[in-house]
Amino acid sequence: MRLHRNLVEAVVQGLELIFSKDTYADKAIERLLKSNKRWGSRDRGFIAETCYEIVRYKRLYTEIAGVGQRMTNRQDGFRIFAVWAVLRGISLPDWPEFKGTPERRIKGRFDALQKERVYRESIPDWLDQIGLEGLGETLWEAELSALNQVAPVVIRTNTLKTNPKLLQATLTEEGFETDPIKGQPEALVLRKRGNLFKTKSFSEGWFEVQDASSQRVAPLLDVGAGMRVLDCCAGAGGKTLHLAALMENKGRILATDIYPGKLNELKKRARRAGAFCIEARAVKGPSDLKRQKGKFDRILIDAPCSGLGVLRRNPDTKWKLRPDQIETLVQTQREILSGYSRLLSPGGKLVYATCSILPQENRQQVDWFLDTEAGAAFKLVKDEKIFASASGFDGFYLALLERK
Ligand SMILES: C[S@@+](CC[C@H](N)C(=O)[O-])C[C@H]1O[C@@H](n2cnc3c(N)ncnc32)[C@H](O)[C@@H]1O
Repeated sequence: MRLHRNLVEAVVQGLELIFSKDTYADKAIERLLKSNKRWGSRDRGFIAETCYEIVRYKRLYTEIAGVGQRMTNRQDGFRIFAVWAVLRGISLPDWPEFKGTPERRIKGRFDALQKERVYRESIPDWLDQIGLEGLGETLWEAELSALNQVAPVVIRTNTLKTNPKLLQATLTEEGFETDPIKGQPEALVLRKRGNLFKTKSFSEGWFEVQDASSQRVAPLLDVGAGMRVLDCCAGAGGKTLHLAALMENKGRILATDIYPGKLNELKKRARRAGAFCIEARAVKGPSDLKRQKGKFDRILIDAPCSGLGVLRRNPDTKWKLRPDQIETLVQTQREILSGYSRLLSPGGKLVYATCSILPQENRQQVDWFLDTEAGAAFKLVKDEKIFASASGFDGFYLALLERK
């Protein structure tokens, strides 16, 4: 592989944005890619994938490069890049920035650091401790390794507009080969990454990009046409749209969130998907809906969480998350569970879901809730922990509760 200066410069600029300016990796890469319209899809792929790979292994690469984890100058960026290239067996060009790169030392340090999990898998000490305590060594190591892989691209067929067979055939015509996923009839996984958003199938609303684990949440709620459903952490609506399709657009879904901006995105997606049974409303909390107490047949709580199950998509979570934020999230999840569960009708069903793998955000929250005054009216029907190491998809937790 020959390295092109403008692409390497772009990666270094991306690392500066992410590591020193605290820009989210996806935003930094989006900004970079917009800055040069002449880059083709291969160039764009190189920039995005290299930045993500370096973010994933930031602790390992910065340690080998002998630079601080907060990059302080452009030369640090080139040093980190050089480590990435040497470890991949890519020859470094004869540029001043790479002069004196200690290739043998880099390989030696890499081998030595493989013995230490916090470097091998690149994870902060405090987070490693939490994972170890929550999952035990064998599972935690397997998860860390699985979460450092590149995530497959999975789409969900929008059954309001098409069916999986027709979508698969149309995408093939549009240049995208896909495979079905066993046990998940609406899901298709892409054989090779590419820009799906440019396809006619996408602009016509035939599919949404949604990981296979995430696609398991809405079906668990067991919705039916004509029901009244509350999706109280709806965000940009990935699961709301799935619920609307399962309800065949019949009934009513109230999609709420505390951030109106996310709901605006939901409205756009709902229009494209032809999902008309959704009302999106920004609320401050469950008290804004107190007049609808006991009126919902189904409630989905897709709770805000640490996102540790989706590190493959957002590897910078490892570096942005702080210990006190996990404590705050646990508190918020409890408030959401206690507050919104009161709005469910007797005999109704509630799903609590997170894209975390930590017990304190998952089963321990359900157990806590069942012990509270609000939770005494509920029983746990079933729950499931989905691990990336076992499923090949995102880490998730799902619990189905029923109001007695
Ligand atoms: C996991 S995300 C939701 C993802 C979304 N359901 C989807 O499928 O695309 C959690 C959401 O909870 C929202 N949130 C955060 N704090 C909240 C709170 N106190 N009450 C309700 N929603 C909250 C966030 O804005 C975020 O959109």
